[in-house]
Amino acid sequence: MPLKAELHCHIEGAAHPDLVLRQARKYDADPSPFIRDGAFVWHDFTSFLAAYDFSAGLFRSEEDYALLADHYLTSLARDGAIYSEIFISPDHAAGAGLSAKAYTDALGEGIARATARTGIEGRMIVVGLRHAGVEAVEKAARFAARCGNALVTGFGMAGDERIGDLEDYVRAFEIAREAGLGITVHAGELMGWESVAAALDHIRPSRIGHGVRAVENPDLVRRIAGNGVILECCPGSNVALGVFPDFANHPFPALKSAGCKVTLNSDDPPYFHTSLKREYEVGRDHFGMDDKALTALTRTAIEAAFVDRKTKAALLARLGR
Ligand SMILES: Nc1ncnc2[nH]cnc12
Ligand SMILES: [Zn+2]
Repeated sequence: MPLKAELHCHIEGAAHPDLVLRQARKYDADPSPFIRDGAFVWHDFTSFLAAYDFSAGLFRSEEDYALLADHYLTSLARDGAIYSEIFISPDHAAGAGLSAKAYTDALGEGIARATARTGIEGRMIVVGLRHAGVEAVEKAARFAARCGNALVTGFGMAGDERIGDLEDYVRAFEIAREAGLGITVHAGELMGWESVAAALDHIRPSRIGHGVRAVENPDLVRRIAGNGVILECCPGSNVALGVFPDFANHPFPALKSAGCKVTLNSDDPPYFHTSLKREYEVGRDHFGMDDKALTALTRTAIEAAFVDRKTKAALLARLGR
């Protein structure tokens, strides 16, 4: 089994339905509109976000969040992952009545527990929600810049890509960049290649969340291959959300053979009936990758990780040559 690393997973989106049902009992909430027969219920991006927000709202205490991060990283480690970056969303914490600082430190505590038990390394990327507006995203960036948690090493933006102009969010990313945080932004998932080009032009990230619809423009694909920007690809998510009809039509192999640096990620695993392990299986079964090629993907992910040089070297050493 190849060793794995993950750069793109939303921690609230990683909560398994069983855990969410447990939280619903704890807080006396009715989960039936959003979870049926042990699975999340949604039919498009908007209803996916509704189910996601409902579930996120059931994590309210510091212990809830510590448990969530510990559960997820422990499950990753069991599947052969040695490194995990999780997206964390202070806006969701605020909705549940917890301060950004308490939320972040609790997730960090969960990561530390998983690390102590399994050896997996974990870091956090604070995200602002695009559909929450420019002010909210800048507030998230200011928090990321000064939160003082050593496991927060990046800043990004998630949420509904169909809303707002990327140019308006530049200041948020500058705040984060100035604080020394790694930069990633969701683009080219719900919207086409123009969105990826706008991200490169205005945000200048080292990584793009998804980015896969760059494939619609060969010049842009050449640009991405040339500048070495990493694509955080999430094929299972894309197929579940109907961005591409099936794996046979997913552009991962085309982007990879065009020289783009690609990685495999689970995004919101139980919503999309996936896991990091399953994404690597998709790489093997649908994209023709053997163990050596999959380990090379892991190497790309670790090289692109928002982690200090020493930890990165130690992780790369575990992959061998
Ligand atoms: N796939 C996705 N795209 C954008 N924002 C998200 N937040 C959680 N999952 C997301
Ligand atoms: Zn995502």
